[in-house]
Amino acid sequence: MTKAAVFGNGSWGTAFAMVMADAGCEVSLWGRRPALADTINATRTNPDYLPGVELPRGITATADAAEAAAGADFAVLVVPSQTLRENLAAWAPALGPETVLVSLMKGIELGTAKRMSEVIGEVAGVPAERVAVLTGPNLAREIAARQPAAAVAACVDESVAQRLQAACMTPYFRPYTNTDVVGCELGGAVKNVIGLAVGIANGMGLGDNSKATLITRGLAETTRLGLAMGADPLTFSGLAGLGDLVATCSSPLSRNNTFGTNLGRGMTLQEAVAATKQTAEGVKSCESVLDLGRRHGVDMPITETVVSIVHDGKPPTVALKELMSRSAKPERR
Ligand SMILES: NC(=O)C1=CN([C@@H]2O[C@H](COP(=O)(O)OP(=O)(O)OC[C@H]3O[C@@H](n4cnc5c(N)ncnc54)[C@H](O)[C@@H]3O)[C@@H](O)[C@H]2O)C=CC1
Ligand SMILES: O=C(CO)COP(=O)(O)O
Repeated sequence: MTKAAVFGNGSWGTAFAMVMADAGCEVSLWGRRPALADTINATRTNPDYLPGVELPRGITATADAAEAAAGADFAVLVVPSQTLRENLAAWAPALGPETVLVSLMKGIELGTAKRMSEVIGEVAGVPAERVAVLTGPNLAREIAARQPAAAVAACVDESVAQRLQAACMTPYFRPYTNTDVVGCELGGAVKNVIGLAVGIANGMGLGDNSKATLITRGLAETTRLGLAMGADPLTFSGLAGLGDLVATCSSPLSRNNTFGTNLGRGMTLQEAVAATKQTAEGVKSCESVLDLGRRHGVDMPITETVVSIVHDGKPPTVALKELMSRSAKPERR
């Protein structure tokens, strides 16, 4: 039987543990608080992150990383992106030499502008063939309700992507394989920033033309960055690109979208942070995505606008006027 260790028992870690258990895996779900692990085992629910959802029998919760990692075929990493480096340094010694490390995170590291798979390779000292990414339009609450959705299992080694695909395929969860890890990770990280932008527009009372413009031009700047970094541009019209962007930008379940809406309605950054219970990756990653764009000489005007609103306190109305008064350009260049 395939064994998975899921490191992170928040919304997506718990929902994905359900998917793997439903796919027939034996799943160990790690979280840093022993009391929550005990509650999950005793009640078969995770009241802090997925209240009211019954967890399958195949999941066992623990706060002991070595216990979770023992014999794992897959170590699924799903904590906030900015905490990965420190956490993984503690978990790595417990992982076996054959364990495939799978990133479910959608952020870029602040300071280094590294993708999560790069941080994993560096900290755990594993080659790219042992690092995979699982991404796509997968809002945790909908997956936990077993609503049908597709995803992408990506690895530079296609046979590893296929093993991951088999380990999480269920009647309601349909992963496709891809070998474009760079494109898949960029799609997931940049869509959070565009989700913030669309949320801000929503909070300002703007309509669907404005939101469709942000989504489409957001995808254009994601693709520009991807091309500069050697990604396959077709990845961005797939589930890891357009698919995830549409889910995040249209759903009130999206934390990034909701965070943006709160800012657009006039909340300060501090007020919006206080109103957000779970991880909205784009809030931190908008700065590292902009950093990544600059390192590759790529113009990312929407990302720049989001950073100016979120971190420089620029009023959304002023930022919008500036965005709309940029010089005229061809649609493709
Ligand atoms: N929630 C969703 O629908 C989806 C989330 N993701 C990505 O999954 C990642 C995790 O997000 P969620 O599970 O939604 O977040 P969450 O906020 O629901 O849960 C985060 C988990 O990490 C733990 N955590 C926080 N700081 C920590 C630290 N310093 N050390 C160890 N553990 C820590 C929390 O206790 C919690 O268990 C993010 O990168 C997000 O972009 C990806 C797809 C869907
Ligand atoms: O990545 C997600 C859906 O695929 C979840 O989006 P949020 O992190 O904005 O909730």
